[in-house]
Amino acid sequence: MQEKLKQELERYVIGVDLGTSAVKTVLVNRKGQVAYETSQSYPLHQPKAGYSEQQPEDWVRGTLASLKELVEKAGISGTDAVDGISFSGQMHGLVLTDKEGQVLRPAILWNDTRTTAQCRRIEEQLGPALLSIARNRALEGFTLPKLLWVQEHEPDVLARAAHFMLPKDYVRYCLTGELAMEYSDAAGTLLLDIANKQWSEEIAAAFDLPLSLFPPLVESFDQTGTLLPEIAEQSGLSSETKVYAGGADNACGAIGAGILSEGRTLCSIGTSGVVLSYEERKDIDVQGRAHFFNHGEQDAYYIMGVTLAAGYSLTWFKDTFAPEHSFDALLEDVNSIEPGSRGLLFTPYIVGERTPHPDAAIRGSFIGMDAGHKLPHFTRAVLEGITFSLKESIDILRGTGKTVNEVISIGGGARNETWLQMQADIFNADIVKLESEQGPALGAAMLAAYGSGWFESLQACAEAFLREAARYTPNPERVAQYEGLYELYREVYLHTRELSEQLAVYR
Ligand SMILES: Nc1ncnc2c1ncn2[C@@H]1O[C@H](COP(=O)(O)OP(=O)(O)O)[C@@H](O)[C@H]1O
Ligand SMILES: O=C(CO)[C@@H](O)[C@H](O)COP(=O)(O)O
Repeated sequence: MQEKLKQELERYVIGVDLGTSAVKTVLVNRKGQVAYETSQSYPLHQPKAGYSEQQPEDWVRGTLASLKELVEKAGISGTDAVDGISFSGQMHGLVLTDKEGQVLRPAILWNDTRTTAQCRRIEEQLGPALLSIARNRALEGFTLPKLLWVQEHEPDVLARAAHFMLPKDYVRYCLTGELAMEYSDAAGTLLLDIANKQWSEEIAAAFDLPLSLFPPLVESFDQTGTLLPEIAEQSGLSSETKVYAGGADNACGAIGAGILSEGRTLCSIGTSGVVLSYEERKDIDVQGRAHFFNHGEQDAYYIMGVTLAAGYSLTWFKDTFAPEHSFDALLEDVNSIEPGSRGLLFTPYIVGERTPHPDAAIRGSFIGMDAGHKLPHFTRAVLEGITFSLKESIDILRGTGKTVNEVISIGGGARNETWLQMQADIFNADIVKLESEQGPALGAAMLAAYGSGWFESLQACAEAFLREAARYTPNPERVAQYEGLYELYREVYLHTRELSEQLAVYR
């Protein structure tokens, strides 16, 4: 009996999270425990202001190195201990390949803002069809504006393109030789008919994009091949290892946090910040105020608001003004400061914003600087400003009729207790931290676990894998203080919008 249990536990799935700064891989057993994890970073290129690119080959190299290290660490090389692999990926990035599968230009990423003119063209040409089909506004980060930029600026590249892919789909293609895109990531292209789950011929035709460019659509938990023999050899995995499609990083983050039923809400503070809520109504109309995407669970959706620079604002602040500090040292004193940081407000618009202000030109500010302010006041103001920005997304969710009284918090921002309590006080909701902080990588592993038949549903997998570690409840006095401060915070955008536009020429 003991031996049987041991053998069962020694079956694994692998989750690969293809992030913006690094690829992270996790080996997960049948109890949902992360047995081993590895990570490999790769560079981000900014050849011009507003440009953000990566080399797809770097992702593939990083993924293979990370898998090899994982397999070696776990001592499972040459065995068939892994039942499946799946992927989570940074969304929206454009990869163009020719008919041999060769990459035609560097990938243009989600945080690249060169496409404002193409966004205006999409709005003008599609009018209300954009919101009724693609269910989202035209934002610089999304994939269609990037395709149009290539069409206008590098027509020979587009002419040679056989397919467009999203980041994790390209990596999966290199690992398996099979071309596929799943709904949760396809939703972020502006080319998917979200409710009907098919490529929109109307949108493609409006911009002369041949449908042959578009990969076949699959579900997140569908099998999309097995590892190619040379990949199996390089990674130490078996060539029989099944590969499952995976999902957008936010869909996977949601799966990894158990956001799999109505009323469940997630707050993720990584480089960007995301607030998202499960949605089963495919016809709900959020009027483009937030993103509306297909979930990794079949026929489910989520509504999401994005703060472009959440953790990135804190990282920028630390690197610029306190590079000698670790995050923990920088945040050590903020708890001794009262809400409002003694009259100092920060807006986290340092690379522009998405929700609730789709505005690539806006920039951040500190308002109310006083000679008495010291480093901890500024640090607290940065945390408060990021959290106020995420609260604007919570308000949009509440505006759709959702009750948000409990939020699962993940990402780097969930590592600090003061910040977790601040989220509870600003959102006026319980904040829950889970035992595992793996987020999207764990969500990807869960897709492989469900795809391999370990569980009868993703929900059942979440029940078996996820456990609450801590809960932070709102302090009524602080909730009231933050309500007043939040109203002031919301004014700052209105007063700095034009100034930011005028300052843009000096940037
Ligand atoms: N100890 C910490 N306390 C609070 N925030 C932290 C801490 N360590 C990192 N962070 C924040 O978390 C962010 C990184 O989070 P992570 O979830 O790893 O992001 P990503 O997956 O986007 O790379 C950083 O930008 C930083 O602001
Ligand atoms: O653009 C979006 C969502 O719409 C981003 O959330 C990206 O999907 C990447 O995020 P990180 O996990 O790298 O912060």
